[in-house]
Amino acid sequence: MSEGGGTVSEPIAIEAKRITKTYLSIQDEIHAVNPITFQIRHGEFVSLVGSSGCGKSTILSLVAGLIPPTSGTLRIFGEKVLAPSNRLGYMLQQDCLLDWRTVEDNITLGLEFRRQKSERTKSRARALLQELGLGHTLKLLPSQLSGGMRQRVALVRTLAVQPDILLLDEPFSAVDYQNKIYLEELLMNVLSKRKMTVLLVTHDLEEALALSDTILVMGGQPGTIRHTLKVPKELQSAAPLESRSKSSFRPLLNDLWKEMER
Ligand SMILES: Nc1ncnc2c1ncn2[C@@H]1O[C@H](COP(=O)(O)OP(=O)(O)OP(=O)(O)O)[C@@H](O)[C@H]1O
Repeated sequence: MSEGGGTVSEPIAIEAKRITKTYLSIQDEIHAVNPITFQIRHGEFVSLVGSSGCGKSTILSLVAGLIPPTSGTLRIFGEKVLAPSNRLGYMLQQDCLLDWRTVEDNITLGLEFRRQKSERTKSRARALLQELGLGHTLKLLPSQLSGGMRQRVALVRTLAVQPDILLLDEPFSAVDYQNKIYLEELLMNVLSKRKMTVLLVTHDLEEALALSDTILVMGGQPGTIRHTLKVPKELQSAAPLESRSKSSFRPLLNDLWKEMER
């Protein structure tokens, strides 16, 4: 995976070598992921798609260092993943905003956790909020925001720590179509200005095709990577909405559906 946003001259941001994951409980063993190997170069946007339960979120948790692999190795910029890395930002489907804190205090939460909260980092977070069209919400509480606005605040909070790698688990699936496209456009706009490696889990094949350089189609239980799709340059370089209207978009979407059904 190197011809997309992350060119071959870029360092390898995420490297998984034959990783597996088995969850153990008192009664049971659940084999979530069979040996999986992939490399993602810095600056590349990769999506993981596949049927429910094939291990997509497990892969994200492994890369995030939240759980250890059962076997195999995972590296972030060459360093073995042993714990959550400061170089990562993680965003989920739920916005996870703290309802008793203002928007300003929510977007600086990650900085606080990392002991990076200073006037400089706070003003950077505020500028990002402004860039995403929410400058006026600084002193509001999350309960005073719409669902789409809350998700934008969550995106700012994730980006405020200036991660090199962005892990996104269905980040836009809880909002309506119009807000989804808007959030996608905002994300791609930020990425065009700040180089980040993105690993996105999504059920939405259109979203994967409109945003990614590469799509990994997973399947099976335990899950494996069944197919790798390199998204053509003409789609990669187009904005998310524009990409959806290109003539090559629908046939590729159909191909992806077929791969999912195999
Ligand atoms: N903490 C856990 N303990 C035990 N089993 C788990 C745990 N997390 C996930 N699993 C199991 O691992 C398998 C893969 O789950 P995972 O959530 O990674 O799949 P997914 O592809 O992200 O699913 P979905 O698309 O439905 O969100 C499933 O069988 C699930 O039940």
